[in-house]
Amino acid sequence: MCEAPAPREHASEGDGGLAPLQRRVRRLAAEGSSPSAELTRPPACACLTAMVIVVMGVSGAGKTTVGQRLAAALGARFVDADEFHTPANLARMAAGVPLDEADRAPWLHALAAAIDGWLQQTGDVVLACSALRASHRQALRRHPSRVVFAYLQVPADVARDRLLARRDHFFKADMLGSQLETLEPPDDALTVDASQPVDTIVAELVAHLAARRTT
Ligand SMILES: Nc1ncnc2c1ncn2[C@@H]1O[C@H](COP(=O)(O)OP(=O)(O)OP(=O)(O)O)[C@@H](O)[C@H]1O
Ligand SMILES: O=C(O)[C@H](O)[C@@H](O)[C@H](O)[C@H](O)CO
Repeated sequence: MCEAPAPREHASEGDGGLAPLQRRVRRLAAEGSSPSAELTRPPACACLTAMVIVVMGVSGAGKTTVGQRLAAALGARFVDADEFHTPANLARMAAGVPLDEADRAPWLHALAAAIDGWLQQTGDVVLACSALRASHRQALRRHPSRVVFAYLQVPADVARDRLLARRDHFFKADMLGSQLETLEPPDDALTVDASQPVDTIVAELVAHLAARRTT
């Protein structure tokens, strides 16, 4: 049986959501561990059917919100890819500097290693991860059919309004432009209109995934 995910630390008032993530990443580094090592557990059994569902899209698309709800609906574990960023990357984004491809390389590497581990387990994982470029998705597609991308397609103005209204998160609305410039929309992902209510999005994704499993 798979272990339940470690609860995500909650942001305290006014810290922009960055401090808990930074603390967690630093603690793991001091212990000689890494987020990927912590989140990757040994194989539970030989029946390797676990799926990794990557909920992707620009900031404000709703990856975390939808991902958590989708994981609950599927009885899967939820993981936020932000936990795999280096402290330097988190600090950069918190200072309003978008990541470049060199910044993303170690992050994608750690995520790919974690996905390899999850694919050796029995339980499904829902990963909230921007995965903006085709090359990012290629790095994460560690199995041709058991890694599935669910693209939350959202109009820029909807994402911007959500980010402006969001409190206590290190990633601010003024970086949405760079996300939109970086985005290479996938043509092979389950795609949903992310401007819909969360319940509707989750129901659509559950139906898509169920149909996929039976075909
Ligand atoms: N379908 C939705 N309808 C209305 N509000 C939503 C919806 N999805 C997300 N939100 C709200 O929009 C804000 C951004 O959502 P969320 O943090 O899940 O986005 P994200 O894609 O994970 O962003 P980031 O990449 O910056 O972490 C949150 O305040 C959330 O409550
Ligand atoms: O590829 C990237 O630029 C990053 O992953 C960002 O997307 C942030 O981490 C995320 O949006 C904040 O949660």
